[in-house]
Amino acid sequence: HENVYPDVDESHSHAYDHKACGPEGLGDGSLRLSAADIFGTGDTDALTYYVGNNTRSHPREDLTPPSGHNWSHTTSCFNRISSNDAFCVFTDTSYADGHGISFITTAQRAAYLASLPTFTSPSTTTKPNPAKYTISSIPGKGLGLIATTRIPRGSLILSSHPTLMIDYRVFDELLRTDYISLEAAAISSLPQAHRSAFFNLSTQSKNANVTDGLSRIALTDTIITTNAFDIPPPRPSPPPSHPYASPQEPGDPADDLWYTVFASPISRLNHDCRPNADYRFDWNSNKDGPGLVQVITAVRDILPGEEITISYINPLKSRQARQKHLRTVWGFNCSCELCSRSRGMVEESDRRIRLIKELRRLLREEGKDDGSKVGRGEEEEGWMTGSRGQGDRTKMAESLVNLYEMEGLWGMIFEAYAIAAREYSIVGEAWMAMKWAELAVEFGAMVLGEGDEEVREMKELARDPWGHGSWRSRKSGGYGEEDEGEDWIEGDERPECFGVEDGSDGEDEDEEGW
Ligand SMILES: C[S@@+](CC[C@H](N)C(=O)[O-])C[C@H]1O[C@@H](n2cnc3c(N)ncnc32)[C@H](O)[C@@H]1O
Repeated sequence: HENVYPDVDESHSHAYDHKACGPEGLGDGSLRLSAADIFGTGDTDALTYYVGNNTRSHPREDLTPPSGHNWSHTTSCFNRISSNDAFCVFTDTSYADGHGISFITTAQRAAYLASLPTFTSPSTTTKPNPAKYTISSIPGKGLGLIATTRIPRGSLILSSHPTLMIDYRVFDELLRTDYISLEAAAISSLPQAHRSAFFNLSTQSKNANVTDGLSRIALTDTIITTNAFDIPPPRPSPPPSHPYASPQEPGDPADDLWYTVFASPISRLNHDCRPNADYRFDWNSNKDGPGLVQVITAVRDILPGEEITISYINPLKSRQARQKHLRTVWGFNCSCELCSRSRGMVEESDRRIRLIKELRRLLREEGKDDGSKVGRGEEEEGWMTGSRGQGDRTKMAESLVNLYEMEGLWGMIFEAYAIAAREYSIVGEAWMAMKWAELAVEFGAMVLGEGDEEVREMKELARDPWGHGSWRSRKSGGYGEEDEGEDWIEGDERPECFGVEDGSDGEDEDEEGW
């Protein structure tokens, strides 16, 4: 579908063509779209709906978007009648060497974003991606990415700047008509090449396979919903004094999510229930990019000619649940390799998924190793935990690792390795804890980034299990509890050094150990 939606003829666009809006600006080079501009699009349906239903949000012409950054374009803001959080568009057309970027958020968060190094140190752009893929037509899927070279596990496939980032609160706070108008204004403010790339993206969502006759606003919204990613807020959270984490911000963590769309090959990645690649959003600069970029990494070796895929959904669902979700939310029937297997194979896979969920639950519940919480359904799966002790928990953790491996859940296996590492640390088996922690670091860095808190914790565990908070922690307590002697499980002592100090050849220890 690369060229199904040809470049939009800008000559027909008045309201969204910022050059036509007149010098109603914020300062040098800044133009501001008013509410009238936003609705002056010929989209009478939207306007009628807006006027007739506007009990929830309203435009705020009076608001002055923030100083501190020279945004090329801003719009009028909208906010909920009952709230003071006004959402506006903030566009910087010169961002990333003229690539441009738009945000829909509050003035406070826009100021935070503009303070990130990717804005303040303009030399930082994404690294040029070596051509590891080509964009081709894939039967039944539209366009997709095909590997042109062998891509080893863990390597960067591509990284991209977002086109548009929408503060998730917008969807709760504003009337739909208002936020889709802001979306259209945000895209219209981008540099023309970028705008054209956006309008070339897929519209094959459940809402619209037919785009003829869609207004610019509706087309923009369809493209966004077909191609957007959810991304979590920056981790670890900034200190509370920072405007982004100010006490006025809502407490629900879901409110901190962002909805992000990329007019780049990233938006051409198709879904697979057992994908060979995964994505993460790097807020901060690192070896893979300048920060504020989406990074796609291979989670297993990819061979030339293979399609590069990601999962659009939580893969820990049965085939029936996955297919239903993809059909209702994304509008396509999934025919990936896993979904297309024989009935027996699918049942085996579904059973493994149930076991994974159950093991995760049991292993995450610290100290609940007496089986008292295990219900009938789980017992039927064979996890009779009545007499389970700490030793069984390490076996359960290893079973969890095996199940992830059998299922090919390479983008999620980090958590199984981390669980196994902690369980072995809890019982004081240093070498096993280190082995699993090292794997957790390798796989965690791919999907979460090296700076992630849990990846750093695993690095510490791999380096010094004896110093980790979980080391020999009591079976009924949490990590980091004091050693009180008798409830400890026997395990390795912290070595003074890794050689034999007493001059013996170490045979005794070896014999004991084996
Ligand atoms: C983000 S786009 C992916 C790129 C898209 N194929 C294109 O041509 O630009 C998402 C859309 O691609 C299609 N798609 C993605 N994965 C698919 C799959 N496994 N099977 C069928 N269609 C798929 C669906 O139409 C979906 O709404």
